[in-house]
Amino acid sequence: MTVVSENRCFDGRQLRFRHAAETLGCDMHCSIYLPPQAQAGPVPVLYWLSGLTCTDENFVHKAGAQRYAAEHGVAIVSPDTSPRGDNVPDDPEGAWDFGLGAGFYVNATEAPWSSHYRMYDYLATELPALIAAEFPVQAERCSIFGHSMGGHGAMVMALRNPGRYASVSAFAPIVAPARCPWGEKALSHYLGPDRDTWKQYDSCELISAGATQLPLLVDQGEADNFLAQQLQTSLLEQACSDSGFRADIRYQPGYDHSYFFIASFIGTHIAFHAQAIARSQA
Ligand SMILES: N[C@@H](CCC(=O)N[C@@H](CS)C(=O)NCC(=O)O)C(=O)O
Repeated sequence: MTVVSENRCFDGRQLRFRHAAETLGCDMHCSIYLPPQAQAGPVPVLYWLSGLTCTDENFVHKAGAQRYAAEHGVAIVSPDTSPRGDNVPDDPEGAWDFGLGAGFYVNATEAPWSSHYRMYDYLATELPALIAAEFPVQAERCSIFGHSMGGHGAMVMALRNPGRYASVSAFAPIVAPARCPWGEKALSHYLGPDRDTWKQYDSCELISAGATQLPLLVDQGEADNFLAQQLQTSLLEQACSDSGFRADIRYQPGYDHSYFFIASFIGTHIAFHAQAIARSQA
């Protein structure tokens, strides 16, 4: 692991590092914010998963999360959104909604994607082990959140790994990738045409199949251009009410899909996770 940049921020440290990711077969960048409390001892850790077109840096530069992470004494890890490098295949048309910057947090099974696009395993296993080994974090005290494709990724990680995360939250998540154009494009390429294999990566399907309850918070902007066709938050509301899964799903009038929306509510989400982590230890 090589640290490529370090900036003091709210008395903590914003770091960016590069490492050889075995799971993905390429070098990856990843960012981590360490709050001032990390100087005295290990701190809980939040994982943030970003959306389409993002690298690890969009969140670091635009969400304004460091102030709240410092306040609550939590680290925030923000990984990249896909494998990277000249050897990694991309959308043949160069579209931004598939391939590089659009790994959808799955383990691809179809050629040519399967050799590098293994973001699920990277996030479930390799990255947390690296973070635990290299940084002052309490690896077992963690939560996960994300935006859009990353909101989908965060919910899938939490729903498929009961007991692993104290809580999960999402901004404008893709709640049912098996039923929206972005998801159908990505899953058909990464996983092939058998839609049964898509269900393990669809939050609505996982909740309908009886996923274990954990605290879930969702914020969705009402002026989000992607709401009607891609995000379809109402499908999550339906799956939760049909299954008796408790979720706090909030619509925020006037907010769009951008990081201006995320920055407006990031403090609430970090407080939500800090409280859930504190409660889970009590
Ligand atoms: N207008 C965007 C569409 C994709 C988009 O809205 N991406 C969201 C996540 S789904 C994002 O976070 N973009 C990067 C940013 O706003 O910094 C583009 O073409 O780059």
